[in-house]
Amino acid sequence: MAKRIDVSGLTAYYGAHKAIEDISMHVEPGAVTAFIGPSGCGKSTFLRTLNRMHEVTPGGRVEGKVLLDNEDLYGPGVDPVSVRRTIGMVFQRPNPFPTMSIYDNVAAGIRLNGGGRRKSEMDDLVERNLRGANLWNEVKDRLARPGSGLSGGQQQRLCIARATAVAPDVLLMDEPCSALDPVSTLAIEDLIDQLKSEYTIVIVTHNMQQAARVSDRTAFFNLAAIGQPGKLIEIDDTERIFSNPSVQATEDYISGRFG
Ligand SMILES: Nc1ncnc2c1ncn2[C@@H]1O[C@H](COP(=O)(O)OP(=O)(O)OP(=O)(O)O)[C@@H](O)[C@H]1O
Repeated sequence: MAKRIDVSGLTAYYGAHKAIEDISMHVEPGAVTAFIGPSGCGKSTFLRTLNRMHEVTPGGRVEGKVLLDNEDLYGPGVDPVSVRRTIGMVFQRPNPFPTMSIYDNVAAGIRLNGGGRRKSEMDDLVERNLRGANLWNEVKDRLARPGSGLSGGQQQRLCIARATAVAPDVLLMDEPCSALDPVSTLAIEDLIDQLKSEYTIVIVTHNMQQAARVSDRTAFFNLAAIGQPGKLIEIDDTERIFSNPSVQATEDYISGRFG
C-alpha cells in the first residue's frame, strides 16, 4: 500500500563532509516524485536516507526525521533491514543476482522474509510480479535460466519485479534508465506509470524530459558552490516546475543554463 513520507530537517554526512543540509519535504503517496539537480547536489544521498541505506556507507550519518505514515524510520528500536524491505530500491545498473535463475531472483526476497510458502503459492507470486513488471511474456519459457542472460532493460524490469515481490510501500529508483537504450527506457517509464497506483515512487533522474514525462511532483536540488552541502530549492507539481517555477535557479537549470 502506498504511503506518505514526511522529511524534516534532514542533514546527511560522509564522515566530516556534510553532503546535504536541512531538507524538509513531503512525498505524496501513490504518485511519482522526481529528484533533479546538478551533479553532486546530493540527490542520491538524500534518496538513500529515505530507506536507511545511507548509513551502510562507512562514515554515513543522518540528522533529522523521516516519517513513513507517521512512523519514525530513525526512531529507537527500528530495524533498518525492515525499513529497507518496506521501502525498496532499484539502482542505476541493473543488478540481478547473477548466478540465480530468473525465477529465484524474484523469489529471493520473499524467501529471505520468512518464505515457508507452498510451491504453487510461490509460482503465483513470481508470475504476478513478473507480469507487474511487464516481463512475464518475455521470460515465461526460461524461468530457470540465469537472470544475467537477459538484456539490460529486461534485467532492470527483473530488478523491479524483485523489488515489488516483497510488497513494499515505497519504491526508490536511482537513475533506473541511465544504463538503458531508449526503447528499454520507455518500457521502464511505462512501468513506472503503472506502478504508481500501488506504490509511492521516487526517482532520481538527470533527464529533464524523463522527469516531465513520468513524475507528478518534482524536487529541484542545488548547491551554493562546490564543497558546499546540497539543499532542496523547491518542490512542486511537475507541470509548475517545468512551466513556471518559483525560483530563478530552477528555471536556469531546467532550461539548460547550468548543470
Ligand atoms: N561514498 C561517498 N563517500 C564520500 N562522499 C560521497 C560519497 N558519495 C557521495 N559523496 C559526496 O556527497 C555529495 C553528494 O553526492 P551524491 O552522489 O548524492 O550527488 P548526486 O546529486 O546524486 O550526484 P550525481 O547526479 O552526480 O549522481 C558529493 O559531494 C559527493 O562527492
